[in-house]
Amino acid sequence: MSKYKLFLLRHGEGAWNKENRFCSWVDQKLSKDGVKEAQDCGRLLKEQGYKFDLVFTSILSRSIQTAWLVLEAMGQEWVPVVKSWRLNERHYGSLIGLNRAEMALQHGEEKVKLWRRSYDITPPPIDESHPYFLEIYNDRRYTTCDVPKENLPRAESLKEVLDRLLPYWGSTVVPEIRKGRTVLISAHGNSCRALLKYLEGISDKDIASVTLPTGIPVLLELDENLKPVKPRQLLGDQAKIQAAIRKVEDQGKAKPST
Ligand SMILES: O=C(O)[C@@H](CO)OP(=O)(O)O
Repeated sequence: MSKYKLFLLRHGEGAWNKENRFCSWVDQKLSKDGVKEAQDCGRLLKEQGYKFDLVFTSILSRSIQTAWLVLEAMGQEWVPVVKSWRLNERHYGSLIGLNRAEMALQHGEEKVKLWRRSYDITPPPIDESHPYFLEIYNDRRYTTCDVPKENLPRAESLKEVLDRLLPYWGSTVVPEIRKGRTVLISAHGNSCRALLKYLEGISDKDIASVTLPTGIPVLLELDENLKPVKPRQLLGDQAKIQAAIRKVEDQGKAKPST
């Protein structure tokens, strides 16, 4: 029997989703379309009568901005928002900033698919010569984490995302859900995939074919042990959702940038 409702949300489109670059820990804001996606998501949730008690976000602006826009569109701006680096997007290491389609031309679509969607393949780590290294590691937000800056990741597989996310899920999110609070997690494509893999018990192989579109709320109905009682529901127009999923998948196809 369904006891709890949990909502996962991949932030609205960011500027680099449009440019097809691996964004990861670079702090891009939402694009104009991304702002609209977040507002539409909030309007849909309001229409369907949902009410949140607590929102969790990463410490990247695009997930925070999405949470604010959703709450504003729902008229629920007062709802507390709690942030943690443990919900950040996967750390894409040295791939950060690179164009996915160009990477597919250079290394092949299969390799890019493995980098993007496999469970336990870690991309090459970022080092100090990388153009975005200082922008990321000199940012004050990373002095506020529950691990010293030197121990923050330099690249992550999806498995490593789950390893850093699970302690936070268990210690901070689960107790709130158990108190009966309706929680929204406004995060990223891969941090949401990692959590879905864990909650739904998706195999290491099958997680490769799970893709989340931007700005579409995913509803999970959980039993008292926080196990899903039915398949996840992606809320909204199903044809548009399928088209949005295909768009994300196609980002990894080989084509020269224009
Ligand atoms: O750029 C990234 O960090 C993610 C999406 O947020 O990319 P991908 O879809 O390739 O995992």
